[in-house]
Amino acid sequence: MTDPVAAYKLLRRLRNDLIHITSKRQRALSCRYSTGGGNPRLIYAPVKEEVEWDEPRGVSKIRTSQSVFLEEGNTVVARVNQRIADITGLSMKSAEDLQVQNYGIGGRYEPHYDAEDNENERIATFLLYMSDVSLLFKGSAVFWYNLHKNGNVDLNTEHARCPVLRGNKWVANKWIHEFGQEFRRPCSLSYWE
Ligand SMILES: O=C(O)CCC(=O)C(=O)O
Ligand SMILES: [Fe+2]
Repeated sequence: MTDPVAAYKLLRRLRNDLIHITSKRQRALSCRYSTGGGNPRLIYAPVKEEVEWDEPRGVSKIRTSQSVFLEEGNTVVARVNQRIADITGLSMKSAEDLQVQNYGIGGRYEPHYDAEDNENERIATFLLYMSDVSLLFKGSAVFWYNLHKNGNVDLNTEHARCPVLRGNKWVANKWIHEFGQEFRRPCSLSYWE
């Protein structure tokens, strides 16, 4: 596992942000083992969770990767989807199929939001790394909510993939949608959350 504070500082520096980590923020950058609130499938093999970023932030959609959507009929794909459901606690019923992406040299994805003004919006993104990519290792994954609980797009979720300079990179992403999450991630009427 990477040191979350070091990773945070590096990411901030890459974005030319001022590095200002308060002790409260530092405590939020924690590392833990999670059983997803006692999910039987995760009790024997808890998931390592690392909070690396406390305020996600990041508009055109230009991507130079080759990609394919994998349908759930395949047992391996079904297992991966089940695992994502277990880890996130979200329903995969309205999610898009698992998408595998391969970026070659120069392959990139310009800054964008995953939420694209859909009626059934992409509430969250689960990104699996199938090769080592800078701070993230093969087998790890990143998860974030694209929407606030009040349904507004979290403008801090803008993100990009920097061009690949060496080797090539494999990832898979699961775009999870709002429908079916009503009781799993209840909405809020607050302007602030
Ligand atoms: O490949 C990446 O790191 C980014 C992919 C991405 O932004 C996406 O699939 O929505
Ligand atoms: Fe994205």
